[in-house]
Amino acid sequence: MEIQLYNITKKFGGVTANDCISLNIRQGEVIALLGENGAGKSTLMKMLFGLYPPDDGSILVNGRETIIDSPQKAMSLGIGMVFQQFNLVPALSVLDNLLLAYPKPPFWTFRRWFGNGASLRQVLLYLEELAPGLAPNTLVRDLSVGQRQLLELVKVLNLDAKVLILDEPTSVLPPQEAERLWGMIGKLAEAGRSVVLITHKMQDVMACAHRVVVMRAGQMVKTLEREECTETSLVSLMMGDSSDRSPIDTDTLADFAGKPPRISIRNLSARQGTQSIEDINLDIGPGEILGIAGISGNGQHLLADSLVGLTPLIRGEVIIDGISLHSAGRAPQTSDQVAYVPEQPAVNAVASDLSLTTNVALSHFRNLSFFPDWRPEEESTRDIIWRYQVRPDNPALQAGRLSGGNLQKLVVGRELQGQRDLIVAAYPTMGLDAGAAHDIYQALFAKAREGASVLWISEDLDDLMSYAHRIAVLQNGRISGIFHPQQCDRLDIGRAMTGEQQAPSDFRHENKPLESYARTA
Ligand SMILES: Nc1ncnc2c1ncn2[C@@H]1O[C@H](COP(=O)(O)OP(=O)(O)OP(=O)(O)O)[C@@H](O)[C@H]1O
Repeated sequence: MEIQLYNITKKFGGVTANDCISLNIRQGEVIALLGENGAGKSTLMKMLFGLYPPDDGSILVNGRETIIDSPQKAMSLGIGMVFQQFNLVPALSVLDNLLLAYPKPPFWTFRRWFGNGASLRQVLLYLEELAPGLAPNTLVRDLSVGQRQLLELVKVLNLDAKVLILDEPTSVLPPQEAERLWGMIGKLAEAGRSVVLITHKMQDVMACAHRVVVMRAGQMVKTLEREECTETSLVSLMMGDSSDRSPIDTDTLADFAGKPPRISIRNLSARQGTQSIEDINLDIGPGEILGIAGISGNGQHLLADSLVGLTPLIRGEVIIDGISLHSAGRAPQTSDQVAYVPEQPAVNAVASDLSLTTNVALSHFRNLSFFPDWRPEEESTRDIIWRYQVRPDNPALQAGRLSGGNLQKLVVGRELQGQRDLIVAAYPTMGLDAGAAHDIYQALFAKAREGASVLWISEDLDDLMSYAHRIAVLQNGRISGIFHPQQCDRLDIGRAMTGEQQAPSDFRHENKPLESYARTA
């Protein structure tokens, strides 16, 4: 199947999301669609999937001009899309969600009464390949973000799409799962399917793309064969002049030698569905960035939620500056001292129908008066917009109208505002282009220099090794190792992630003086 997008233009109010874009998608080809946040990648693909009509231009399917006015129409043509936001029913099992994805056969066919013809084996075929070991009767609410992402992909693969559009499919996948996905993409292309991969990750490009298309500010700036690409050339094509950012200031790291820990996590245990965390003991110094590594689904989400008071504790306590913030047996509570950037902020951290200003004000809504003065709120929203380069830069815009990356920047900006003692950041740079990720790291370090303790959950081991002071590995709900990045390599951490390495014996109570953690510059 061949697709030609010809002179496609799409505007949202004053924003030109796509400006006269032409692109051929050939059979058996993997195209990586690159561009900074808000460049217009998702909009272009959403038009191909029938979610938006183009304002101008046409789409040709196998040489014939075709109006794709709904996702149903797109799917009937063999075009499938996996979005950044998931479309799953959490209370149903993996298998139920897969079955729900099959379109209902029309009323005049016998298939309506005798099932859609797919055998259980067929329904589970791709699931077994992409997520071996994931039981089909597991409830979706108990899946990690990475597993949910794979499930979304399996739903589309099951529908036998000839052209697959994947929006940031590896942003939440740990390295092993990303590799498995690259392998699958390669196989799909060999079998004649086409894949458009919207991504910010150069590893994705190098691992499986045949051709790279770079967009910037709604325009297509370059198309390259993969062999012609280098990481530097792609970054400068994506970012234009704004690729010149000052290096991340890691030199002036807070010195926590001799100081008591700011955050003490004692014997923390909690449970949610089938997920649990057991006996977590960690101290985080003032100014320290403690990375949490682990394969997704090993308790990261629960750890973050229980630290910020969204989940009751079964055992244990969280102490900030010697004062108990949460403990078992007490109703969980949130605190202004604690900032939280949850995974999937579009679902977990914003009200998408409300304006950017209202969403920023939500972080301190308890302190707002009955008739709030919106001027200072708008002022601080403008400050976040300017600092993190959120686009479009309109505080009155509904948050749901921001691109995924720009929404992420807004949430990080909101959470890092003002005085914070503990910052819990789950995948804060997920879905961000290199420039925006750089700005977020810069902001986290600035907060650490002010004395905040940062617990940073990430699946990007390279980033953790580059920026965290220490890395704790979460495996099966327990800490399986704590590492100083200068004194270990990726393999040590990998072993702890898979449970090959046992926790050191002095591990249960990490009450060592903090100087033993100090980074050796
Ligand atoms: N439904 C919408 N209403 C208003 N503006 C929109 C809408 N969807 C997208 N936009 C705007 O169009 C521009 C392009 O957004 P798009 O989501 O296509 O970017 P993107 O390149 O996919 O970004 P990201 O990498 O952050 O996901 C952005 O400025 C965005 O705010």
